[in-house]
Amino acid sequence: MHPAVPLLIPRRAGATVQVGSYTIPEGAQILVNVWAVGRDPDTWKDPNKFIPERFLGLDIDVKGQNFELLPFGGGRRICPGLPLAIRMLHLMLSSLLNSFNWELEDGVSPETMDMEEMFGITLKKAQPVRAVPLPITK
Ligand code: HEM
Repeated sequence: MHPAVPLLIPRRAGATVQVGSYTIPEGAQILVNVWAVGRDPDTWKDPNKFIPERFLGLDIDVKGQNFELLPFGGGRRICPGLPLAIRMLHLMLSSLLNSFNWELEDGVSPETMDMEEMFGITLKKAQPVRAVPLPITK
């Protein structure tokens, strides 16, 4: 839903090709809008809702083979950090969750959190998440 690089790295057509009803001339610069692909209601039910369980038991993965979901891009310019990122994300997130209790600042709740994005080469939250780590009391 919130891809880190919403338009991927620009490509250039090596030859003139026909894609559906469009002719892409040789040399044209191509931007692949994976932000829009990940929110396509023809593919994703309630695409704007945060439903991580939607991926359970799904054959679609993030490794560039399924064009419905391309957070790391695909093809010869696919993110070379993918294997590292996939390992580190689980490790870092689970360490943080395991070591602290977490609270959002200023009474913000997950339901009211501002999820607006700031568009750019990389996608950022318009308002940063301010999460407060609290000691775990037994
Ligand atoms: C969750 C973490 C990450 C995400 C979501 C991500 C996403 C992406 C995406 C979408 C691209 C463009 C791919 C394309 O155009 O097809 C990219 C390129 C790239 N990423 Fe990552 N990345 C992540 C982590 C990393 C890490 C950990 C490294 C390095 C250790 C890395 C290094 C690179 C490099 C060098 C490129 C440019 C590749 C090229 O131009 O051929 N990335 N990344």
